[in-house]
Amino acid sequence: MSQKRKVTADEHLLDTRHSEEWKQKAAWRVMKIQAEFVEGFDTLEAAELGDAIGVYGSARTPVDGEEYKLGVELGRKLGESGFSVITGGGPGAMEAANRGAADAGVKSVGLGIELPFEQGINPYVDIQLDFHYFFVRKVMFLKYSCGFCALPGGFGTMDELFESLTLVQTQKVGKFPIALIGVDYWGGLVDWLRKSMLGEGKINPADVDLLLVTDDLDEAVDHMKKAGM
Ligand SMILES: CC(C)=CCNc1ncnc2c1ncn2[C@@H]1O[C@H](COP(=O)(O)O)[C@@H](O)[C@H]1O
Repeated sequence: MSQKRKVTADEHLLDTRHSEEWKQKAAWRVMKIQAEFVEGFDTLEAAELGDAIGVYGSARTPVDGEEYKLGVELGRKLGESGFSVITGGGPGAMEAANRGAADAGVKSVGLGIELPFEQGINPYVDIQLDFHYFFVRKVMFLKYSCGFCALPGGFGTMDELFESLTLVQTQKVGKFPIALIGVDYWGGLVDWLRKSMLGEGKINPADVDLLLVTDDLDEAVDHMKKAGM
């Protein structure tokens, strides 16, 4: 990629190379973080999303592929069932889910994140927020969603998935359905969870049952309806 790389707010905060600057500006950075929480809560409360589903998935999913179509269909089916849709607002699977939600005429939310390279929010978002800090953004995802669907994705998707699972497992959030869409893609991971994690006693059988793995979007949407039950 030949785009110019900028230093993001997250990097200023987290990377020790910037620690001198952090010491000088610590108080101001905390204010910035606080402002980001306030803006996030304000905007999303005012949006009155009702029941919303967070959709995760790869930023790299090509627009002309089957996975993108699946994402559009998922967003649309969630919308037709009365759910608002929340994504990271980026390209790929996020764009697909926002597009489906927009097609269904429901609220389509994009929680954008500042990245070292320029990237606009996708055009199918009608409620947009732009975060500097990943951790603030993740709070918004969790607070305003009542369930999650993960389309095939990479590290970012895994991070969001396992954060959600940890919060459910530790009962920080209540009944919170999670569906992994794509048996071929996710099957290997779930096999490993059963064989290694569960097999070696690192999780309980009920923890694996938190996940629905399916190719059937209707089944995934029905699973989302179990939120809060
Ligand atoms: C082409 C490219 C890398 C763009 C990155 N642009 C992004 N824009 C918004 N959210 C993102 C982005 N990358 C990762 N994320 C977050 O991490 C997840 C995707 O990461 P990944 O592609 O699976 O690992 C998304 O659900 C999203 O919440």
